[in-house]
Amino acid sequence: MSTSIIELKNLWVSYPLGKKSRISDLFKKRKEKKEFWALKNLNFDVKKGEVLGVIGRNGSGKSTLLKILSGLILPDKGEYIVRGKRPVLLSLGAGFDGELSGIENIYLNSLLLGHKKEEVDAKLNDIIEFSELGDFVYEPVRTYSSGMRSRLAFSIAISLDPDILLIDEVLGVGDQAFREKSEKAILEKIKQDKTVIIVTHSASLVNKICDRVVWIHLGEQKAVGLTAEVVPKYNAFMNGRAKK
Ligand SMILES: Nc1ncnc2c1ncn2[C@@H]1O[C@H](COP(=O)(O)OP(=O)(O)OP(=O)(O)O)[C@@H](O)[C@H]1O
Repeated sequence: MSTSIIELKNLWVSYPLGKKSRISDLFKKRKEKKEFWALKNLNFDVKKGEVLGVIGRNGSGKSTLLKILSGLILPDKGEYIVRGKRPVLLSLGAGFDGELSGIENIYLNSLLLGHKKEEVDAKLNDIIEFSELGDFVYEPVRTYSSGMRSRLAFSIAISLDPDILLIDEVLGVGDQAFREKSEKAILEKIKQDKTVIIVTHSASLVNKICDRVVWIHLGEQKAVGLTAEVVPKYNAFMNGRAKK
């Protein structure tokens, strides 16, 4: 577990702000800013076979970090190095087309992730079975509940078997049985020496599966290190805030 498979060096990410709209015209006094820095100067690496947890309050930049790692967005400054295949982002079906059926979205997402049609043909039954969607796979995804969408997204990503799996809170949704099954599937990947980067608000999950943790606060890297070192600091910080 010593080779760095991912490296972030002085990485900064911004979103454009201040888009004009009729509503914003009503609030002209609002100070206009050009950009918002969602991630500021991140520096850490991820080793092959490691499970890295990403923690932080709402809006701290965790999902933005996963978008960078998956190549969905590019950094404004700094470097992001991946050694090997690009990581696959397992988000809540953000890439789904609501008008297409579950099956069509399986193909769409898999092909977008760089997999060949024959590969998807071979995995199709596994994906459908894991998702437990039954005949709903023939229905348009816009008719799915958020839990059903996330089950489909999880099933696609886990079945395509990427070297680096990026997981965004997917275990926080879905019912208890599906959560347990997903957790088991992730543990299985971990056993196979896959690299996993997981964003979660669940301290128990972090303690259970993560080797190391990066704590992001207001876009900055507040701490990175062993789970046993970072999680208590984060908990103390959060408890301190709750008492204020
Ligand atoms: N497309 C966007 N345009 C402008 N600002 C954005 C955009 N996406 C995210 N942000 C802002 O960037 C910051 C970080 O958002 P991000 O979704 O990465 O946080 P997060 O830590 O994943 O939050 P949560 O725990 O609530 O999911 C937030 O302040 C958010 O408002």
